[in-house]
Amino acid sequence: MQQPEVSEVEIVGMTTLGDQILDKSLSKIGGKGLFIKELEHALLEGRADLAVHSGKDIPMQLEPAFKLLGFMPRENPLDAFVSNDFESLHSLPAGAVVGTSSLRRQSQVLARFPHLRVEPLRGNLDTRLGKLDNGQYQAIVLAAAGLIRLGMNERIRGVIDAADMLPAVGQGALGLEIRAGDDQLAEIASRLVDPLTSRLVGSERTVSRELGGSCQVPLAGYATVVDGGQMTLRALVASPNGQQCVTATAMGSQSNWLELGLEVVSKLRSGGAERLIQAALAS
Ligand SMILES: NCc1[nH]cc(CCC(=O)O)c1CC(=O)O
Repeated sequence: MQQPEVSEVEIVGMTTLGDQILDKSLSKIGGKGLFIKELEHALLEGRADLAVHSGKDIPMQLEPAFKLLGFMPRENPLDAFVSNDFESLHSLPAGAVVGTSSLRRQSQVLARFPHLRVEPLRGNLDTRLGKLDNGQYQAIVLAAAGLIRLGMNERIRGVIDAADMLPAVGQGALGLEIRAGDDQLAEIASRLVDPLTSRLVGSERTVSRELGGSCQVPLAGYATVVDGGQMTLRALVASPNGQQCVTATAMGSQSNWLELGLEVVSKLRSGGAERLIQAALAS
């Protein structure tokens, strides 16, 4: 049987509300799907057939009109330490100011390095780097993948080890979304999907889905393949000031990615994650 073919692909560039709101902290604006709504409208109106999103911007539950096909091969999933004067979080002196508006990054910096200060930092990548270069911060933390994709690798002083900072669920992976029921496109676009990345990110997303993760909650989840082809999933829920922190790990076969996600959720719950999440949402 002949496979459906695509002879021409047109890129429809779009800016999302999440990209436009640069002055307020994401954790304050909230709202699920801030970075994907415009692309979903284009899908519904037929202006586009395939939407490509940053994995960490995709809500855990899509509207029934849409289908998440899977994820493309992952770029570096970790966070990057960016600074003009220092090598790493470990070498920052007491009182040094780290810029980030991510509750996940803030809580982990403060948990691991309580002698540091965290100050809000929003804006597009150039604005954020400009504020660092102005001397408003001694260092800032950004997704390594964002810098790499925009050709700014040289700004990465070091990738932050997962032991110091677990990345966001889906960070560094691009997710592919289509209209539900568009079977022919599903078949064509499925060839872009990386099954391994999709299992790893699927496992991470299970944690966020079950616990109601959002930008208002300091939550991290990171799955990797370990020796022998097994996978491991690590996740964390913390208080914004980093003083309380629950972590959990599970390891098993890749085909059990969903079960591993649920195992981590149940461990996080036993450790008091729900209480931390309720507190973060109420503040
Ligand atoms: N929250 C915004 C966002 N969504 C995806 C990325 C970076 C690229 C990626 O993770 O794929 C960023 C910026 C950042 O966190 O520094």
